[in-house]
Amino acid sequence: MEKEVLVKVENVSKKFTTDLKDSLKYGFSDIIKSLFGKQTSKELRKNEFWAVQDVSFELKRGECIGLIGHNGAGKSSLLKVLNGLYSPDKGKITMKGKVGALIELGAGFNPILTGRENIYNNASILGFSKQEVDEKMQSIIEFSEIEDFLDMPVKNYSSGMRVRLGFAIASHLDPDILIVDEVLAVGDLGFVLKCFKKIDQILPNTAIIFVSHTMPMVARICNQIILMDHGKVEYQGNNISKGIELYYNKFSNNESNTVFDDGSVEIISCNHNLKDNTLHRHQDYLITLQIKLKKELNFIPKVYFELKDKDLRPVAGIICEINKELKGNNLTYKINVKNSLLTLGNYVMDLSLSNPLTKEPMFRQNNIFSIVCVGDRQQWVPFELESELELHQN
Ligand SMILES: Nc1ncnc2c1ncn2[C@@H]1O[C@H](COP(=O)(O)OP(=O)(O)OP(=O)(O)O)[C@@H](O)[C@H]1O
Repeated sequence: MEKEVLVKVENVSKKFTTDLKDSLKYGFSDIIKSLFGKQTSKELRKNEFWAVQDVSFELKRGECIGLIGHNGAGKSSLLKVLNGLYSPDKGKITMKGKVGALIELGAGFNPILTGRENIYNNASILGFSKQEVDEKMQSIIEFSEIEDFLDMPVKNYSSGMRVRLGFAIASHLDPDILIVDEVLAVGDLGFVLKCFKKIDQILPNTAIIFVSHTMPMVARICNQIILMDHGKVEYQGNNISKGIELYYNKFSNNESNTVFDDGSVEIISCNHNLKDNTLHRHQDYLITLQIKLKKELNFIPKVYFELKDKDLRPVAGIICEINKELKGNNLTYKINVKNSLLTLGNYVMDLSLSNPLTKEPMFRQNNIFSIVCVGDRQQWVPFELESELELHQN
């Protein structure tokens, strides 16, 4: 059976003003116009800009859309328009069912009321009776793990406690639509993992709109993605890894920088033989490093290359240690890297040199070159494990 569409966003735009005086002036004139039944200005006036521009998508029950983009891209503004905190300047939003939202830290809470009173408050806004809330109260309290503070005013809560309570309320009131902003990042790891488990549980019956800067989280739960930049949609689709890749590419920084140098070596060159910096699965490649010794040494420096993924997490290392007598000041290392089995994506290589006898560092340069791993398949497995397969057929 075709699942029902719960969220329909059609060409939605929202503008803001950079200047407070203009903002007040435009706000006042818009109110007057609407009082007289006149259309408010749909075009940009002086000092106005589109924070969200022409965004459209549909979300069915059981689907999760991820909104990603750099700071100021317009994600939170779009969420606030969806949640009704702002009215759109253009476009139309149709939402079906109860909306649970965790948008801004503390938004949706009355700070002078206690946590318990806020639970009743929020639930009644969503149309729950006192009896229904009483039935859910215990599971909300247990999930939030803040029972001891429940009768304290929310204004005295830490940011983590607010998120705990906010998520517990939003997710336990059987929302048809759940809107979650980056606020989850404030919770500790244990709580974040618990939230994801809860999201997994409610997702089959809910449409989720999720904003995050943490791409593994987006990859884990979203089946649609929108990459925003300056209010505009740069990518939209079901290919989550493509959206994430485009997001990472925006931040790829090709500048290499020396982070340590004891003055004993000079890097003349460090190159690889990959065409267009592109590595194919199983491909071998050659790294050539030329150095000049600036001081008298009695050893051949040990070279270490470290490959890091787009989150700058080390994924592999190449150790090059040669136990030979040092002759001359110009050294060329030729390193043949064999059968590279990396997942698709962008990588950077860091280089470090050290004294193999004392292990003391001599030189370190981050991002000496970058490579991109490509392939036909959507996603390569990081390692293929050896296995035996038996197939029985009748
Ligand atoms: N109330 C407001 N008045 C004026 N400008 C605003 C207002 N709210 C947001 N903006 C501006 O709108 C743009 C989009 O902001 P928004 O908070 O939606 O970005 P974001 O993608 O959520 O960023 P972040 O990742 O930092 O949360 C920014 O330039 C921001 O300064």
